[in-house]
Amino acid sequence: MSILQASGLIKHYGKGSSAVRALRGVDLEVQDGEFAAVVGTSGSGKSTLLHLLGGLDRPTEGKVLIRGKDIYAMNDDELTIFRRRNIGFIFQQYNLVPVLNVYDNIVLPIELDGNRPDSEFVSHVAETLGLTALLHRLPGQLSGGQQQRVAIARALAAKPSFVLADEPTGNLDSATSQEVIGLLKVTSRQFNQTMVMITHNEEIALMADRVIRIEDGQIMEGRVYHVSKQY
Ligand SMILES: Nc1ncnc2c1ncn2[C@@H]1O[C@H](COP(=O)(O)OP(=O)(O)OP(=O)(O)O)[C@@H](O)[C@H]1O
Repeated sequence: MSILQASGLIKHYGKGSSAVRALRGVDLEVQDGEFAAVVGTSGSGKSTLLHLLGGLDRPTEGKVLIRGKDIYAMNDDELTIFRRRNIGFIFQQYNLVPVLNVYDNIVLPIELDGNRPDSEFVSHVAETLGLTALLHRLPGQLSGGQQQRVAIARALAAKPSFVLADEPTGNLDSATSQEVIGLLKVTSRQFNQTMVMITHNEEIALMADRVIRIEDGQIMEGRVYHVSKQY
C-alpha cells in the first residue's frame, strides 16, 4: 500500500524571469514501511522535495497525499497539527535544547503538543538507539553521533508513520554515518515507519530499499518502488 503519493509537484521560488524552478513536475509514490534515499547534485531540488513531502512548505502546483489525505488542502493550522502527529523530521543540525537532558529533549515535542509521552515506547526507542545510559546527560556532553541518535529518538518518539531525514549524517564521519543509518533502518522496520532520506553519500544511499535520483528538479530514477526488489 502506498503511504505517500505526490503528483505533478512544481515549486518555483520567486516570480517572473528571476524565478527559480526548483521542482518541475515530480510524481512519486512511497510504499508503507519503505526506506528510500533521495540523491542528486547540489541544487537539484532534494530539500525542496523533502519539504513538500512533509508539509513544511506549499507547492506552486501539484498534490501530496499522505494516507490518502490531501495535505495542501488543509489550512496552515491544520497542516501544523497533521505534521506534528504524523511526520518525524531529522535534520543535519541536531537542534537539541542545550539545557535539557537527553530524555527531556526526546519527549519535548510530545509535551509541547500537550500529550504525555509513552514512557515504555520511549525507553524502547532509546534502547534500540543505544541511549539508555545517556538519558541524564546534557547534549554538550555527547559526541556528534550520539547527538544525532538523540535527534532520531526525538523524531521517532511520537510514533510518526512517516519519517523524513535531510542529510542526517552530514556532520558525521563515515563509520558513525553507517552506524546511524543502520540504526535508522532497524527502527524503521521495528516501529513500522516509512522513511525518506536525502543523502549526498552513495554508500549510504545503497543501504536504502530504493534510490530516488533527482536532477534539475525532476526525478530521473526510482519514481515507483518495484515490488520484485527485495526489502
Ligand atoms: N528559499 C529559496 N529561495 C530561492 N531559491 C531557493 C530557495 N530554496 C532553494 N532554492 C533554489 O532551488 C533550487 C533547489 O534547491 P534545493 O535546496 O532543493 O536543492 P538540494 O538538491 O537540496 O541542494 P543541496 O544538496 O545543496 O542542499 C536551487 O537552485 C536553490 O538555489
